[in-house]
Amino acid sequence: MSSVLLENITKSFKDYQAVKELNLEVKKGEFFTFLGPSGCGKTTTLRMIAGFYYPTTGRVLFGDRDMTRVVPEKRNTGMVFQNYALFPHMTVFENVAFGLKVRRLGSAEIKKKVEQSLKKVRLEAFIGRQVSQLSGGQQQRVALARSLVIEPEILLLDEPLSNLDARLRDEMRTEILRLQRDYGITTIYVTHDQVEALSMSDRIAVFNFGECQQVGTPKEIYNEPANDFVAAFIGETNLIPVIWDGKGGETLQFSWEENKNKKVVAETLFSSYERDHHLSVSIRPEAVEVFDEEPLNLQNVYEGNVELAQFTGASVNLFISLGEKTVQALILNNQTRREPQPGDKVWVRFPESHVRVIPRVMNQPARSMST
Ligand SMILES: Nc1ncnc2c1ncn2[C@@H]1O[C@H](COP(=O)(O)OP(=O)(O)OP(=O)(O)O)[C@@H](O)[C@H]1O
Repeated sequence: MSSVLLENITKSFKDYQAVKELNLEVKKGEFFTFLGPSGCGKTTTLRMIAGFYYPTTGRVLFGDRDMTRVVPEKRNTGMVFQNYALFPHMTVFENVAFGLKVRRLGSAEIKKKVEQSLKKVRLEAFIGRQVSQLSGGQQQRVALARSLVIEPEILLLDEPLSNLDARLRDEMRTEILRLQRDYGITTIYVTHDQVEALSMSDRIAVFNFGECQQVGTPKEIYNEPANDFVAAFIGETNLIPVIWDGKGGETLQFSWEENKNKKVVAETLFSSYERDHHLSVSIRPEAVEVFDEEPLNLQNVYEGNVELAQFTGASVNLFISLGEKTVQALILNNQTRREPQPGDKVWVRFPESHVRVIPRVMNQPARSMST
């Protein structure tokens, strides 16, 4: 088991920079996730950790050992891919035993280790089965057993669940977490699925355009997003472009960019924004309060009209037009009260303590699109 340190890593393919000056530390035993949209550099970064790519600049360290230019076979990492990458013409036993044979272990030891690892993934009954006769979920379990049987220092998982249906994905998430805790193995998990990232990880790094936008626990990333990209990528949010009114204190006041008469007040830690800094406020749908009558003596209250009410079982998703902007509010399904209906006039409130003021990086070509 090792920590992984990426020191100022850059990876260029000809004149395209896929990963830009990345600094990250994955702690020993941690379940760490690289999350981001397609093409943002997650897999390239994982491949530099596995040794399939060497960085253009920067260093990769496992503990205090410099692994930057060590070949993959000498890194002692286990890797699981989206498409399983199993040998279809071989049996489950032969697939799992493969890495041990390469390491020239004796046949009795190989048998013992393969049986143990198949037991861990609950596939001991399938040991003699041809891999091509297994379901997708079972194949992914074989892939996991194959990568764990060599007792790697670091487990690397590249979108391992994306070929499975929703129910199996849920089951395998729990399975992977159980194995990771059992082995206590440092694990790096690549996904573009935010639910997977939030529910499995100790910490998450959010990537966009080859850059790491934020590193934090799932709660930190959700509750304190570093910018509008992170806020929008992780869960649902309402983003309103604003301008700081220049007044400080315990709360800060901002004007809506699209209608300067509309104000929003935030209890925020930030107090020294430059006047010309592009900002947005972010408020999560579950934090938006909805009233049938205008609440008095409260701030951040806006009149609106319900455009759409989506019933989802446990909750109702309301889309409410405030004129310049349609906001989303999530209210719990309350069986004793009439819910707002399309066409209803309502008032929404953004509680000051739930309003996040964050830098705007989206739709700013000069900063986020450069390569
Ligand atoms: N071998 C390569 N040669 C040239 N460009 C590459 C190569 N590998 C990756 N890229 C480019 O680098 C960028 C990052 O790719 P990468 O596979 O790391 O993204 P990703 O975040 O893992 O996306 P996905 O979720 O789609 O796999 C992409 O624009 C991709 O086209």
